[in-house]
Order: sequence, then C-alpha cells, then structure tokens
Amino acid sequence: MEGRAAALGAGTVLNALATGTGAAFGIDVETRATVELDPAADGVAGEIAEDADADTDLIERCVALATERWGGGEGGTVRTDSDVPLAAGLKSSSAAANATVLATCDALGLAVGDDPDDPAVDVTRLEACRLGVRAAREAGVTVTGAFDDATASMLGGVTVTDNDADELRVRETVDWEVLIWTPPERAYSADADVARCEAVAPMADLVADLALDGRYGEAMTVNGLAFSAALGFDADPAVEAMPHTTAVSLSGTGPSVVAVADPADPETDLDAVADAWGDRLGTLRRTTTRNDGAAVE
Ligand SMILES: Nc1ncnc2c1ncn2[C@@H]1O[C@H](COP(=O)(O)OP(=O)(O)O)[C@@H](O)[C@H]1O
Ligand SMILES: O=C(O)C1=C[C@@H](OP(=O)(O)O)[C@@H](O)[C@H](O)C1
Repeated sequence: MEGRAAALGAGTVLNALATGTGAAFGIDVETRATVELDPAADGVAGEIAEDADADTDLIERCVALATERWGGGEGGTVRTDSDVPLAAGLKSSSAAANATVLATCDALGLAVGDDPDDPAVDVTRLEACRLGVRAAREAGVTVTGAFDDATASMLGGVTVTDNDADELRVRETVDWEVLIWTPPERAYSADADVARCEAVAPMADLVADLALDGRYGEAMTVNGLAFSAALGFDADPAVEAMPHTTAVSLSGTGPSVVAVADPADPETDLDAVADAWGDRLGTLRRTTTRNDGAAVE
C-alpha cells in the first residue's frame, strides 16, 4: 500500500498572527510525500530527505490521523523530499502536511477531489487540508493553525481564511511572476513574537479589507511593512523592490521576502529587483504562482 502526492509552497498576503484572518497564494515550489502503509506496523516512522535532524512529528501525525479517519489505523513509513526550504516563511509545514495526507489517501486507495456531492470522491481536498492543520496544531508547529497557508498550498491560487474557525472566505486564481529572497537564517513560526504581531492588528484589519476587496497586491505590500516592523525584519528589501513590482512582502514570520509582478503590467521588472537584491546573503529564486494546488501523483 504505497501512495504519493505533491503540495505547493506559498507566499503571504496577510499574516494571520495579528487577528486570525490570513491570506496566502500558491507558488510553483513543491514538497512531495511517499507513504507506505503496513497494517502490522507499530506506529509511523518519518524521514525528511533534506534534513535528517528535522522534526518528523508533523508528517507522522498526518499519516496517523488520516489512517484513523479514513482507514483502519494502519502504521507505516512516510518520506518527504522538498524544494520548499524549511522554516523560511514559504509554508514548508503546510506543504509537507498536505502532501502527506494526500499520499496517505492514495495509499488507502481513496479518490481525492473537490466536490463533496460527487459520489466518486471519497475525500475532498478541503477535508484533507483541515486534517493536516489539525496535525500541525497537535505537533505545535503553528500559532493559529495556518489554515491560510494550508489552503493556498492545497488549492492553489490566493485564499483568504478565518484561521480561528478554519473557514475559507475567498479563493481566487492569480497569475504573477514571483521572485523570492531567502536569507540563510531560519524562523520557526512557533517561536514568533505573537504579542508584537497583535500590536499591528489595526494594520492587519486594513490588509484584510484590501484582500477581501480583491486588492491583493496592495494588501500584500502593506502586510510586509507592518509585519517586518512587528517582527524586527529590515524593510529595505521591500522598499528597493516596490518601484518594480505589483507587490512585495515579508512572507509569513520570515525571513524570506517575496516580490510579485503582474506580467500584464509593463512597469514591473523582477530582473531589476534581482539586481537590487543580488548582493544579499542567501538565495534568490524565480518562480510563478500556481492555481492547481496539491495532487496525488
Ligand atoms: N519537508 C518537510 N517534511 C516534514 N516536515 C516538515 C517539512 N518541512 C517542514 N516541516 C515541519 O514544519 C516545521 C517548520 O514549520 P514552520 O516553522 O511553520 O515553517 P514554514 O514557515 O516553512 O511552514 C518543521 O519543524 C517540521 O516539523
Ligand atoms: O503559524 C501560524 O499560525 C502562521 C504562521 C505564519 O506563516 P509561516 O509559517 O510561513 O511563518 C503566518 O503567515 C500565517 O498566517 C499563520
């Protein structure tokens, strides 16, 4: 009983740590999971290809919760390999959880889809996403549950969510070119200074209003300024990028900064941003948004 799936990394439009309302968008950077189920196995053993010392609790819980819910409580193994850097603000935890839950469904021989009324669909992607969020809460890798990041990773496009209720408020497609700067340091969401984020709640409310109005670019840029200040990140990379982009923001609790460009806007120029960011330590990555989301492979 082997199953495989892949899920997306994502960038932030609105960090949910201030108010519980968040927004994010899927990008073309993937995490893949392979799950091998064995009814005789005692528990689940996880492995992360890029980092033998990283914490595998999240993906082990994802398999265990999924087999409890949709299978017969099988144990087994789970292995992820990922292009999403761990704890860099690009939603590695959401991508790993989503890929693992879908791979477990695949190993159980279940059909995954989006229409809950379709008799051919055993598990919807939104149900799978909520199970991954539950596992993330239990593993202690999240503050709010990060349903915003989880839905962007699972469904693709841009999503706006209420993370207190795990409710999807908006999902829309978005087509942007993307440039990401990831500094060498890491920032685990669970260690973020929540009180400092709550202090900028009036700005987060403004960002939510812009996002709910479909003004995702302006929302994202305001988010970046507010949360860079709250979390103590330098806003210079965002200021350098602003003249050449549709939007730019610190992603999640950092440290990555994500710049996006609407290809239909001749004023945007991500090459100019790459030049401006070129001397900074860390890595630069060019990609695009994705609107298809996670899938069984
Ligand atoms: N590829 C992966 N495979 C398994 N677990 C992962 C993977 N990437 C991240 N995680 C889990 O997510 C945690 C990091 O979560 P978090 O700090 O929220 O980072 P991010 O902002 O990238 O989601 C890790 O400690 C690990 O438990
Ligand atoms: O743990 C959480 O509840 C969250 C973590 C942040 O993302 P990162 O995990 O990318 O830092 C933030 O953007 C998100 O809205 C909520």
